[in-house]
Amino acid sequence: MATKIRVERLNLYYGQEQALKEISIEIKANQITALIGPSGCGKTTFLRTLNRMNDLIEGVRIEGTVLLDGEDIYAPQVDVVELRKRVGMVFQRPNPFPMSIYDNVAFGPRIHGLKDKRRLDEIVEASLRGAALWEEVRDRLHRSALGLSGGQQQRLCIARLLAVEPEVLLMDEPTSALDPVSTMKIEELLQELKQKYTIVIVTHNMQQAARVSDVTAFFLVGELIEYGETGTIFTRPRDGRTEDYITGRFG
Ligand SMILES: Nc1ncnc2c1ncn2[C@@H]1O[C@H](COP(=O)(O)OP(=O)(O)OP(=O)(O)O)[C@@H](O)[C@H]1O
Repeated sequence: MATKIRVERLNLYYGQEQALKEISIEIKANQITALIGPSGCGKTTFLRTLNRMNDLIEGVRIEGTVLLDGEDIYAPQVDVVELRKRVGMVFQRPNPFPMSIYDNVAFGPRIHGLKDKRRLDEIVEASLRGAALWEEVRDRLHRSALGLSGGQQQRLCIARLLAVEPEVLLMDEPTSALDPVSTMKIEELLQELKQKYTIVIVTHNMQQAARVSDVTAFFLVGELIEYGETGTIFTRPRDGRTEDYITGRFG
């Protein structure tokens, strides 16, 4: 598998507090990488360094490199809007815009200047199909997205991302607000999406990490303790702290 993202000796500080310490990791294309670890260990912070979402927070300082297809995303000439199109994000709580299902998905392409109705129709359908939502909403595309269930709303948010043709999908606990059936649908969807995209997912749920991911990375107080093939991390971790965490001794 090709390396999609290479992180080298990444440090991140919120003011005086160091939240990430010397993180180095390679994230492979067309794989699902799960980030696990106890609350406050830096999973979300790390995820957000991959598309420069932390730039929006005052007082954040970042050292080290993050290479996307070999190019430094923190280089001065990088267009952050373009970067966030290539590396999109899904949040813990589904956050559809208060507009129709169709307009939610067409939003990104329209922002990027697309006006052609037929082309927009095609993109909306393909994106909703890609997010396994088309069959459920094809008859109510022009109704409010806020009328969908939580699980449908989360798949709509995924469709909204797919519409701008990203390469990497960052997901911050995307199922934590969902019921078990909706969670299962998203997990199945992830297996399809990884054929085309590189996926990095933060999850509190270790069964979920074990079920869906190819690679698991274990974080503890700002450090990446170890990462590797998910089966190995869950059965033969190298570090005692990983073992303590996955066997439920803390966290
Ligand atoms: N905007 C912020 N300003 C200051 N400190 C922050 C900020 N966001 C996070 N932190 C701190 O950085 C550390 C890592 O937080 P982060 O949210 O990345 O952890 P996490 O592993 O994702 O936690 P959780 O699983 O609870 O979401 C914590 O000590 C947190 O208090």
